[in-house]
Amino acid sequence: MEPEGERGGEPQTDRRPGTLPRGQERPSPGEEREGPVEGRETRLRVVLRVRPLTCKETRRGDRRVVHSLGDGAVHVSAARHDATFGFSAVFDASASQEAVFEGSGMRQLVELAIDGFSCTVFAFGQTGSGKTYTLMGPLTQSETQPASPALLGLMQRSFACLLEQSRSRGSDLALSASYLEIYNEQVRDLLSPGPPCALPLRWSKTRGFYVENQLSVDFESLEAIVSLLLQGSQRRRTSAHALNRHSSRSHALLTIHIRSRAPSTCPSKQGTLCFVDLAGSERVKETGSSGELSVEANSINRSLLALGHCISLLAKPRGKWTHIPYRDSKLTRLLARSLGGSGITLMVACISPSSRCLSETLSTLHYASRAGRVTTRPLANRVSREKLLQNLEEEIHALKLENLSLRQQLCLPRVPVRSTEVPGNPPKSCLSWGGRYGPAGLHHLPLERQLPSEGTPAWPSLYGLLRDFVVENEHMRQPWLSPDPSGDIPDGPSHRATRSSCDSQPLLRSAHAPQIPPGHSTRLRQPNTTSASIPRLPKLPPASGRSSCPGCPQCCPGPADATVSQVLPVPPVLQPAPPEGSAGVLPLRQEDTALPGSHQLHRHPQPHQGKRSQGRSRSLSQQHPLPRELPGPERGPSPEGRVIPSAPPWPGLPETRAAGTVPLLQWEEALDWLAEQI
Ligand SMILES: Nc1ncnc2c1ncn2[C@@H]1O[C@H](COP(=O)(O)OP(=O)(O)OP(=O)(O)O)[C@@H](O)[C@H]1O
Repeated sequence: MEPEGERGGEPQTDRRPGTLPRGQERPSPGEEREGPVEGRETRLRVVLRVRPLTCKETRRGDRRVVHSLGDGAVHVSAARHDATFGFSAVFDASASQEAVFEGSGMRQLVELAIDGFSCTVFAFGQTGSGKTYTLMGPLTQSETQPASPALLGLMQRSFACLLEQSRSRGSDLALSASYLEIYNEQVRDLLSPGPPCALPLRWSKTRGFYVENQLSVDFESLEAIVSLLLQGSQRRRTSAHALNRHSSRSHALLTIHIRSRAPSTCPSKQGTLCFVDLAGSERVKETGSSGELSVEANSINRSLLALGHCISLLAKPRGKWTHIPYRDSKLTRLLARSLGGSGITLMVACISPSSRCLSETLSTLHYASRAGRVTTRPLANRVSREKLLQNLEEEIHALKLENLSLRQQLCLPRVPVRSTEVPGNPPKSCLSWGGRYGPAGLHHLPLERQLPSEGTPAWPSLYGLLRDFVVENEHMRQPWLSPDPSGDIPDGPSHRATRSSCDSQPLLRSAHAPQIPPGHSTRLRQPNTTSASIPRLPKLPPASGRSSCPGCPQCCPGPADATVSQVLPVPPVLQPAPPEGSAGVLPLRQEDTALPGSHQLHRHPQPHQGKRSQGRSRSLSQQHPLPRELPGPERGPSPEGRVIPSAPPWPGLPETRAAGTVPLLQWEEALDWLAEQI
């Protein structure tokens, strides 16, 4: 079934069915064909999907009260209600999933995301109206069988389109995904293993609202991203009620981050494609919800009300509103950019044709009509070479601090400064540890000088370094995670970055082996040593008397959105340094400690897998105490008073520390860095 038109319109009540709404300021068909223009006010595109009557509704003898009129118009007729609405496209009960994908403008949205725009598609409507079906289709046919390809939803089709576009344009794209849900006003990561944990939602001038400590997973194939979708969706909160046996009890947001990684592409484009599956509005009386279900329903309805309120205000001409209450709910905060900012948004309104759902259907149609008047000013996200460098520098700096801190806590040696080291010519150990520019080499040469002239591929080295830090730090934080005997970095979706500190699972184990589909290339690090054989990292001291987790209700009751000042680190009291020549908490046998992931990273250069959000950088400093100078002879500052980045392959056998060979972080510098972060 093809889309029925390219129009949109306010409801025209008591109009003759068959005529289109008129007199509305909305994009002309030509304007829609042309698509959004950067910097120019662009309306949200709203399409309508009417699902078929369910077996239950048919058995009950429900009447169809929604009729498609063609040309993007839909007519609702019931005893006391008679109204026509217009949208960019209307898909009736016979429309296939493919027709919805092709007719909704989804393909164009994917292309815009590749071009660096922040694109969002969100499905909304009453509970049981087909939102999840439209976005994902049925995820499985049965326990063992995947869903039929014809039923795949907008998400899977977009993933395929994205990968196809990436290949056909010959563009080298780095792709990663994050997936979260808002459940009872708590933001939770759906890709993090372990029990759900609330993540803090923060705001910054440059980024707007963002979720801190969110896990982001790199992927390169359709199987990998579909597998992530499946994993996340299985974690999402669902329950059964009278109107839907698998009702989503949370709003879910899956975001694909698209970054062009061609070294010559500067400024680099960084687009996003976000799929929002809103929980359905519901009348508790009709769904029969009670207890926990009714608490969830209240929370869902409240956040949808806040969204509706924002949309109503935004639908007024610019200048007629001064303040949009995005802060009223987590949902509106996260959608702020898509609704009123610089993003490009497609809304899919889902309704049931049943006479029993009439009032909810009318409410959705009014809501959707209003949304059609909301405008944004799309702006592509282009990151200049300088900005990219600065971001990398900040991240690497934060990781170095964490690395130092972790090494101190584990009484591991740091890299000695050798007189033979020449700037820009890192020693062999560093080459093998950190790729072309090992950390020690990096330290000696200012970051910007390590970038070759434009057009030559320096980025992979920097990203490789960043990735190496992430991996080593993760291992030190999760020392019971044992290495992959092969020493390889998993080459499937690599779980990167931003994690809540209360997530006790190792980063690399979070690749969820059993759920990776057959044929997928992910390899996992299997534990092959016992926790006793590897030193356990002492629990990190709480920041300001709080748990190191900034928002988890399990470890820190209180508002999740703690202000930055509440979670700033307090310098810890470090364990005393081990006596000279001793191994501290070690000794360890060489085979216990070999962590090939460190020293063989260069065999699998995956330059972009180390990218982490700014939130992570800051959180690192929040979660891990800054190192402080230790008493003892080795306490002398580094020759240049700078951070000496971390060491040869971790953990290795601890070296005897010779006086003066282990430069330490200057406390003033750490404070400067902190001030910068704040
Ligand atoms: N276009 C469609 N064709 C066939 N079946 C559909 C269609 N849309 C929805 N359904 C079926 O209707 C039921 C409810 O759909 P779905 O779970 O997607 O609703 P929802 O709006 O996401 O509900 P909730 O808000 O409660 O999560 C499912 O059984 C689904 O398979």
